[in-house]
Amino acid sequence: MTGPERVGAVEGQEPLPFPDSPGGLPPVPGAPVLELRGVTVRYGSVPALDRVSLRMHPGTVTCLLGENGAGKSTVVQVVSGVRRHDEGELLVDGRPVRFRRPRQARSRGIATIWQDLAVIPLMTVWRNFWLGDEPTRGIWPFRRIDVDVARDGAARALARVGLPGLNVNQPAASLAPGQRHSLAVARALHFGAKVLVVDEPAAPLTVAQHALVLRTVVGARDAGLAVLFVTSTPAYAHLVGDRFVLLAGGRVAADLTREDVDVDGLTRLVSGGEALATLTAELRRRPDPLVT
Ligand SMILES: Nc1ncnc2c1ncn2[C@@H]1O[C@H](COP(=O)(O)OP(=O)(O)OP(=O)(O)O)[C@@H](O)[C@H]1O
Repeated sequence: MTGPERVGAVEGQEPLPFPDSPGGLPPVPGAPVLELRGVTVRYGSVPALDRVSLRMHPGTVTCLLGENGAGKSTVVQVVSGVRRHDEGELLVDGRPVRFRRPRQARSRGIATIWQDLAVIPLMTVWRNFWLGDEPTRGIWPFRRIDVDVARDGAARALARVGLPGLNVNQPAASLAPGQRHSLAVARALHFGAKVLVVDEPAAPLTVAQHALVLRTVVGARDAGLAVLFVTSTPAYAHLVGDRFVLLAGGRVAADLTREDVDVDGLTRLVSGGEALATLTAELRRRPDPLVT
């Protein structure tokens, strides 16, 4: 991966504009690039997320940890525009947003690598790269995809994320998982993402597969993106994370920096997360015994 440069321009084409800030307003100086403030999501009367807050800054990795059912996927769905939150605020560059569909999240610079690394299998790699945003030539009604420019642009974007010489005319189904990861990162960078959400597969991964996910996380961080790394494996989170947000029962049970916790401590916290969340909730309810 190269530096913070955006892989935006394709020769012969106007570079795509970077996503505007919400409402066309400039970012609030010093504000997190993405923030959840007291976000609650309910399925029926049961909260999947209960007043969850987290803040993410460029060039940092925030790890979202927790056991099954803790609420990690629901956070991913909210920030990716797949699910709307019921209460609280979601802010991009310090400005409140309310996504109604995934496209809106993407246009605000939030790219998500889903657990299943979804591609359209029978489409070529270059078509999967552009997915509806292909460079075109000619004017309406004769406007059509500029295939050479599109192929070349995809190949160059992929080369910059470590896949030089990849045959972009092959069907995406033939890509190895690592190459699919790189395709997702190349798209995210090309389309001006500021935030990359990496949702680690729930199924057990081999060490090589973990290494691939970690490389994606570190590569995106080094390119200046804020990364939300969703994982249930504290040991891997600790390798790359700057901040560790532990969810349990839909609540933030702990929010720690690398200075606060070593890998053993983090492992203990994740496995005891549910008990910690119950204790936190109890303490919230009780009046402070030291205050008379
Ligand atoms: N569509 C749904 N309908 C009802 N309840 C749901 C739905 N999706 C999730 N939930 C509930 O919301 C809570 C949080 O689920 P979520 O999938 O976000 O957790 P998770 O931490 O991502 O778990 P996993 O690691 O198993 O994916 C769980 O109690 C879950 O049962």
